[in-house]
Amino acid sequence: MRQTKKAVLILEDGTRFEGKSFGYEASTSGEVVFNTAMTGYPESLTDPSYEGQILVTTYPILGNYGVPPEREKEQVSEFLESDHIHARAIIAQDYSYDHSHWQAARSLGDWLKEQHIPGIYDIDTRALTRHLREKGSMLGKIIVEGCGDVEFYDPNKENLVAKVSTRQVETHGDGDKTVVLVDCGVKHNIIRCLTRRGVKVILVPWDYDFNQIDYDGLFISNGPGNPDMAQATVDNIRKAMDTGKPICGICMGNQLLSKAAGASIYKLKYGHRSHNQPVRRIGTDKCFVTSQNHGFAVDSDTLPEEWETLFVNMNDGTNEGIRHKTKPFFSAQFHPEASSGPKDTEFLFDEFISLL
Ligand SMILES: NC(=O)CC[C@H](N)C(=O)O
Repeated sequence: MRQTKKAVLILEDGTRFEGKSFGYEASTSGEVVFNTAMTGYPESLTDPSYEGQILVTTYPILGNYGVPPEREKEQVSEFLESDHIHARAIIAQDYSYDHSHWQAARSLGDWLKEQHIPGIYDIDTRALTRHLREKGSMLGKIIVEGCGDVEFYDPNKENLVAKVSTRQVETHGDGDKTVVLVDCGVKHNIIRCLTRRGVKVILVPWDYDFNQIDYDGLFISNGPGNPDMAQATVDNIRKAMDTGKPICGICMGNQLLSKAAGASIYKLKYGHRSHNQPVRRIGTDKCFVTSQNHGFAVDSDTLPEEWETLFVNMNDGTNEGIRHKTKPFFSAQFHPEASSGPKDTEFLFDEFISLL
């Protein structure tokens, strides 16, 4: 018999789910969100957009393929999406104590322990997910046996973008064209997707006034929490629009570009977190299967006259991207860089590069 401590998930409405600890033994709290992807826990855990959140994985087995090495290549993580875990904890139905994968460097449990992140299993994640779908995303806390109680914590009240963004300007890759990439919590595959296309990337902090740099195109990254917290980025995007240079954004980037355009954002009931979100490109019959991770959305009805919806979600009709009617500005709410998930929309990077 394996020696595991008991761990209980308590939601803010008082609902309790009892399970067992397999990660770091500590109590923690955050916003409880679910992801229905079948793979991708190393990428999701290191995605800065999960900062402050407790990740529930609905696929019933977790840990079976271990965790890839934390190696870096030219200051960018080779297999992960940042240099550490951002989620506050991970919850699964079952944890596989045996892992097997050619790339695995260690087990998920060992990685969580090293990074001080709790993980719990033996939770009825179907019942938990149904509860979150019916009532909406809510705050929760995980109390591990013998580790004491903690307060509920609402990540959407904090400026998480400021917390995860780089503190200094960094250059990645090389090329004739220069792209300013605003780091609101950038996933490393956005940097890889840009540098692979032969451009020089200048990565800047979320509140950096990049308008003083000589650049060819502007890219706004994904990022955690409430987009209303990143007003400094919105102000800088607004100034950049006056130059008419190409602008592209992903996820938080879509929300911040929309705010700069004058549209408003609202919180979805339980968000989109999966590998199979269907989106249709407006004006075409083309649908794409996309990777997503967001809790907020753009209210398409509030887009000003010069802007239009670029993509729409085929499940719930919500906004999945915008574009300017005459200028080279566009963005996507989903993740064309995937990591993890389908790469069907990676061509959006080519569309952006072709505008430079
Ligand atoms: N992945 C992201 O960039 C997420 C954006 C924002 N934090 C949201 O939840 O909607």
